[in-house]
Amino acid sequence: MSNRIAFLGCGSMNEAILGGLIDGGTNPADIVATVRRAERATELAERHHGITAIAGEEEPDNNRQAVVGSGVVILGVKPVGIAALAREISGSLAPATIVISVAAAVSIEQLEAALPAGQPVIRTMPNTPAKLGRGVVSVSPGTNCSAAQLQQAKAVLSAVGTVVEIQEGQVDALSAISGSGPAYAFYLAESMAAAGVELGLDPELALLLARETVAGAGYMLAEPGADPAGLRRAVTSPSGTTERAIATFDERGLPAIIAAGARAAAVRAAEITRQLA
Ligand SMILES: NC(=O)C1=CN([C@@H]2O[C@H](COP(=O)(O)OP(=O)(O)OC[C@H]3O[C@@H](n4cnc5c(N)ncnc54)[C@H](O)[C@@H]3O)[C@@H](O)[C@H]2O)C=CC1
Ligand SMILES: O=C(O)[C@@H]1CCC=N1
Repeated sequence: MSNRIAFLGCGSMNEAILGGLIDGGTNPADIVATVRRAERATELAERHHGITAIAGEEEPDNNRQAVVGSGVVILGVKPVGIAALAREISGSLAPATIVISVAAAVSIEQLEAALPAGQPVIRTMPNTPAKLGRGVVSVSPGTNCSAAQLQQAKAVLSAVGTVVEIQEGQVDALSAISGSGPAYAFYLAESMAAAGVELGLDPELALLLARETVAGAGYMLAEPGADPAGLRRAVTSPSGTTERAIATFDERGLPAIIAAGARAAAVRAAEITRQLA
């Protein structure tokens, strides 16, 4: 397999994977990224020295160029654009090139229908901490992906975090926890900062406290075998202040609210899949 990796559509998610791969030792010279605008291509090339970034507004065949000679192609545009992008590159793909999609809601069936017959496909659901090598990436192989090709893709993706293999039927549920999940953690930090301001703290100080606390707690969770409930108990003194805060969260139904949000995310994914069919 060629070492070259093409990132087609290099926005938030694909850039996070690209950055994580380079930090993990991938040679930037083996990476090609495509975007729409020239300004964004320049930004990417400056931020990730040694990669090739090609803008569609300058080279309309950028996606086809990027695919030629690439062993792995990662589709990173919005779900609505995935099928058109897959059709656009179909004539330029080598039969053994592994096509990975990071898109929410685009099924393996929809991907395979838009690609040449027999093309190996893997549907993934990553998350943006991939940028720091701390992502979670699910992999679900398509019908033409051999065990060896799945292994190759896992080896590439393991550089950006924990790889889990799941049945495609579970992707929407996984996405509602780990795909969208970083946004929930950031939302928690935003809410904590706002609460600090309400308690009379200076906004800058409140933001620093919220950021460092959520990040610090994240580091503790990243320890091998960490147990969120146990870590929480270690902060919660009997009859103390944290206990009162957690009791208030429970009384107001915070766990049910989080479950409802995750359910809504999964329902939305299924809705988009139906819209794209
Ligand atoms: N942002 C996230 O945290 C996650 C996103 N995803 C998936 O990743 C995909 C991309 O999402 P984001 O990165 O958030 O979006 P984004 O809008 O940041 O990135 C998309 C990029 O693709 C480019 N683009 C669009 N059409 C193109 C084309 N035909 N050729 C070349 N470049 C093109 C855009 O200019 C943009 O830079 C989506 O399908 C989403 O479901 C999956 C997991 C997490
Ligand atoms: O919000 C979205 O649709 C994408 C998928 C998971 C995270 N971001």
